[in-house]
Amino acid sequence: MTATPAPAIELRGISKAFGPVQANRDIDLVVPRGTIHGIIGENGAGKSTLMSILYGFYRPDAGEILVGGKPVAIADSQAAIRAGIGMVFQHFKLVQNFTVLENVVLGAEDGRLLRPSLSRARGELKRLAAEYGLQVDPDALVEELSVGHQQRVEILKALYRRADILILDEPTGVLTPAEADHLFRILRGLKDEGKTIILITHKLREIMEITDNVSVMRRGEMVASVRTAETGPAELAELMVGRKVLLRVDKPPARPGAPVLEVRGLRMVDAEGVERLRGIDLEIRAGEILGIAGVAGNGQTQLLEILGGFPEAGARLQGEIRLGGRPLPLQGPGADGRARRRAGIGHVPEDRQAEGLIMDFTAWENIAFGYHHAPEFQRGPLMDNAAIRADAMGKIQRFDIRPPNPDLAAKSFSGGNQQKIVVAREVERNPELLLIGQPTRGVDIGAIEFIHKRIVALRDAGRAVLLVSVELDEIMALSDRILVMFDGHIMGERLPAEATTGDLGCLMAGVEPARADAGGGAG
Ligand SMILES: Nc1ncnc2c1ncn2[C@@H]1O[C@H](COP(=O)(O)OP(=O)(O)OP(=O)(O)O)[C@@H](O)[C@H]1O
Repeated sequence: MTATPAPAIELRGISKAFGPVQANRDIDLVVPRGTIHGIIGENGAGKSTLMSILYGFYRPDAGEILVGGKPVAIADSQAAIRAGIGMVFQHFKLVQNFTVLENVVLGAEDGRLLRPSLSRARGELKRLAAEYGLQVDPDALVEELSVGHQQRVEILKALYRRADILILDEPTGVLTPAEADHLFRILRGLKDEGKTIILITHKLREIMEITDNVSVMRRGEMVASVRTAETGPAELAELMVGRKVLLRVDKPPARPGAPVLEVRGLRMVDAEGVERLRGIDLEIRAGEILGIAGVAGNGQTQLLEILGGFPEAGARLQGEIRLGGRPLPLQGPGADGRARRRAGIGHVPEDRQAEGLIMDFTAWENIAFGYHHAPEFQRGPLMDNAAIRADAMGKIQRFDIRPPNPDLAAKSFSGGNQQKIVVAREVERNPELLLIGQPTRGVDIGAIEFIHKRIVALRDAGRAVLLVSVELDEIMALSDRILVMFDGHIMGERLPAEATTGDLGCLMAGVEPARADAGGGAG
């Protein structure tokens, strides 16, 4: 009998609690060498905690870690690096005003690498970049790089530290579809070179496309590990959530009514003098979801922020906004977030941590945030905290926010549950117009189904919804009409039934699709 090679990683009986929350319970995991291993699970299932243990951020309360068959103690991230484990973070940990080369070398001077001269480091960086298709200019400043390129720098950093095992936590959340394809080519190349990759993602499409094996976590436990070729999205979704999940949105046809939002000739020049919006015209009717597709950074963020009442400081605006036929001020008094909410605009901002939540405040405070002056939350001249808490508890239950503890600080919730806090707050106010940016970023499949249903229900109750998302699937599934934004203007409009990803992809890249491709009916 030939001995099978030791797995790259083996976890035995790992447990970790945060106070009363058992984030990981008796976890076993085997990751064979030279494979891509997916880890999936609902929000708060314990994926990030498990990876943080592997990378030495947290010490487990119990359990054992074996790397290449040998037990190791991973007390900190230096120890993880010595064991050959590298981590590519969701929020990159690069120094923005350093060059690529400086970032890669920074902090790598542990005993093994002995302060290489920069020229040697440059050579090594070039070799790695060429070998793995990770082209980046070593002398570019990180702040000048696109998100996709910054991610390459993170990967290079890990490879430079001789990582054999790479952990990626939701790496495609911030990437365009083309960047995500490129990343997957890189990951396949790394695997072909014998590297082992652990990929945390909520996207089952990615799991099916690129992994060899997949492990499923639910409520702190490892509930299954299967070969990807022997499973499918429906089965994985069910394993993850513990029930059948609809993987598409069931949506009756829209019955649009009167215009709710009208935007005419909206222009914006930012504080640096760059024109971000170049004359936007759009209209959303009651009972309609208007989806805005586009690669991040083409003006969608600015549009949402202006409509929501907090344009970038120093921005100059022009144009007209009407809500229910009444003009709204663009800037100045009466144009802030609170005034917009009073006018009937709900807003789920794209960046939940920076704009949607106060991370040190409790969940119940965050759920009232922006609406705490509502009459039902007042008792005489005072705020009625008991009423606010009771209201928050209802939202926590209806949105299945976990753990269901309104007194925890927002920062103690997992990313997906933070998102549910913001969505619950805005959707349940039943606004005339809901502005919603990247509603399901970092959110698990069960919660996506739920959030999508709530958005459709809001529409069917006669409300108008402006949806901004970089996820084309989400735009196609939810929108009644689709606008594509490119470079601060509207490149084109499509009905979901006639739109293809190829066609939308062209518009997103600023290219008018060839008329011949339009096919029957479109003439
Ligand atoms: N530093 C912390 N302090 C307190 N509780 C924490 C901390 N980190 C995580 N938790 C809790 O541990 C549980 C597991 O969280 P974890 O971030 O590992 O989940 P996840 O599966 O990565 O979720 P998501 O998909 O939403 O990122 C959650 O209930 C979370 O609230």
